[in-house]
Amino acid sequence: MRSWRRPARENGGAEVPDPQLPPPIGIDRPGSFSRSVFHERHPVLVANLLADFPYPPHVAEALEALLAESLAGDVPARTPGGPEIHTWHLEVEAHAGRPWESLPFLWAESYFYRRLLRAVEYHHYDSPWCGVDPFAPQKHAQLDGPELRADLDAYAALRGAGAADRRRALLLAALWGNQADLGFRTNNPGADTSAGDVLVDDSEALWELAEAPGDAPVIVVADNAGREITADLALVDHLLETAAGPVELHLKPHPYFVSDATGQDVVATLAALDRDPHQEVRDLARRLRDAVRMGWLRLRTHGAYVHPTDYRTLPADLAAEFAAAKLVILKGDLNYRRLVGDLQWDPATPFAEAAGHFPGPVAALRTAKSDLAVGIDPARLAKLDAEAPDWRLTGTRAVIQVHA
Ligand SMILES: O=P(O)(O)OC[C@H]1O[C@](O)(CO)[C@@H](O)[C@@H]1O
Repeated sequence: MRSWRRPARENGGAEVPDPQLPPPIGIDRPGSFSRSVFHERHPVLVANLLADFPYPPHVAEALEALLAESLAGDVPARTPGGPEIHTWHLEVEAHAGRPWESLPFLWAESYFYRRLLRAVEYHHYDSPWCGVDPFAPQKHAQLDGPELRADLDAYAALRGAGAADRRRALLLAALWGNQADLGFRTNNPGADTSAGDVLVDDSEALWELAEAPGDAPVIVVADNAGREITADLALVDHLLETAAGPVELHLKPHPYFVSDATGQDVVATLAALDRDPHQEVRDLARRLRDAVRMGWLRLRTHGAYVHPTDYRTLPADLAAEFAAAKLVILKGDLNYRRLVGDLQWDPATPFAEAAGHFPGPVAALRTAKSDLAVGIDPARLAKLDAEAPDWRLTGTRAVIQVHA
């Protein structure tokens, strides 16, 4: 088996095979989940955008053209404008002329969102649509929705819980909060959002690392806005209390993959917490704001979070930050794909083998929502495959995996 790795910065963008790694997950296989993201999910996504905003004809046409191109066309040579243009020049140079369906899933999805932001003029300073988050209506609906209300009722009810139960509840809320991703719901509105099975639970190792003495930060790399970032903020609040050093919450620099959380989403979430009837919830918002003001909680972002690459090709500055952290907690499916590589791994491959390249101690909190799996016990795997063949996709199985 061969994999195509692109240390684009070192070799001018050309792809080189890495014989050590399995091949990437592609979008070419009929009936595969990754292909369905393009052929089933994206048409709904574009229809939702056109319903949510009164985009002028040229924007609507650009969105429709992007959709058509991504289903049956080739990657054009032109680099889509926006931030980090140099990185994208190299990336596009390495893929231009290829049929979309021959692209690796991770690269194709990331490029699709770059093009989508271009189509809606998100980065055009001279457009009235500049800075208008195309996914804001969907994100806000979740912030005002009954499920978040129920989550916050449950949070407030933790007031009487013992320390160990509270800690466990906050970790599981952050884990299963990842189920609520809006991209996942795009063509799956009835998705089950109750908790399911935790297939691997390294939570004791996670706490040992997070609560170790020392001033190094714990970094939480966020995933989605709405219910997930709310649960993540509650976990961050807990870490601020129990971890000896500061906590960093890493966010996306701009909208991405429908519901990924940006700084704007954190501000909107804090405002939603302020409106909650429970004093405990309003206190949570107040503590978080104070922590940001005092520098104990650092909100951070980095261009790498929207690059089409995995964490094997981290920019040196972010790699150094990860290396210096006590623990990096990566939330969600996309961060997991970037961590282990969006590759056709044998699911029994030890997590340490797939994630061992990461520059520091790392914990993944992931509900499975794509074909990728690693670190699954073979006996458990056989049972899962027999009893629920779609277990990798439904968001009802999760892992807490740690490598130190
Ligand atoms: O929000 P998460 O947990 O990162 O999941 C996003 C997942 O949804 C998908 O974008 C599919 O739409 C997957 O490609 C991706 O892994």
